Amino acid sequence: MNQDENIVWHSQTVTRAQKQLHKGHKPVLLWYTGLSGSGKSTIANAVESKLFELGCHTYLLDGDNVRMGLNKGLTFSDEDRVENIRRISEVAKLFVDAGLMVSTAFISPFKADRAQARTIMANGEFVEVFIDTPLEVCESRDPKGLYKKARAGEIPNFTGISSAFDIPESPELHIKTAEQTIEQSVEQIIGYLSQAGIIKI
Ligand SMILES: Nc1ncnc2c1ncn2[C@@H]1O[C@H](COP(=O)(O)OS(=O)(=O)O)[C@@H](OP(=O)(O)O)[C@H]1O
Ligand SMILES: Nc1ncnc2c1ncn2[C@@H]1O[C@H](COP(=O)(O)OP(=O)(O)O)[C@@H](O)[C@H]1O
Repeated sequence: MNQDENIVWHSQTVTRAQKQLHKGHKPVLLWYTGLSGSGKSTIANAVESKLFELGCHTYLLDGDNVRMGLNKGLTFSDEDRVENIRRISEVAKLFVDAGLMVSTAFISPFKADRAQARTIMANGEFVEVFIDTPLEVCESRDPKGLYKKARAGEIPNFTGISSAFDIPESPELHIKTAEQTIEQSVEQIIGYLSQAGIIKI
């Protein structure tokens, strides 16, 4: 017997619209994607700080931290990366339902998983932010020394070296960190949110 047949969706008394009114901004999911060392975490933190200053209610789900808790035990096999992203997108959706401006900073290398995350969100609430940094730049930054280890064969399935990264085809935001400063990237993202009517500045 399929157990899902006995599970029924519960409607809630306090509506999404009521929660949104409390916040003074629209809920959104900023989905950062890019190679390790591309700048996802740096830019997501800087944007969150700016949004916080503006009085927005924010939450940031960041790579390594989530893998230490909710997704502890998941590896970097293709199968586990799919499950990693599925759980993250479901958790992000709950925070968005609560009216928050949520940011996720994960490599999220597979196009199909990013597309799936988009489908569970309402129209306009999924903003894909491609942190586009060439592999050689990420490798020269190597903030955690992981590329060095991956090149030495000490880390298997390393994104960009021995595991795939599907280039986003039509992200809402395309951030080229080798050509612009962190501050310029923050301005680009905040500018988009303002123009899209998600925040008022
Ligand atoms: N094999 C391999 N490939 C890529 N990255 C690796 C790997 N092993 C460990 N790390 C570290 O884990 C961080 C990426 O985790 P994510 O959860 O974002 O990856 S994924 O979305 O499931 O692909 C990534 O963090 P960021 O550098 O912040 O991207 C790395 O620090
Ligand atoms: N223009 C830039 N934009 C973003 N990060 C930059 C830039 N120039 C240098 N960096 C550095 O690159 C590194 C990116 O690391 P991180 O944010 O952890 O990347 P990721 O989360 O994608 O792994 C940081 O040390 C950051 O200071």
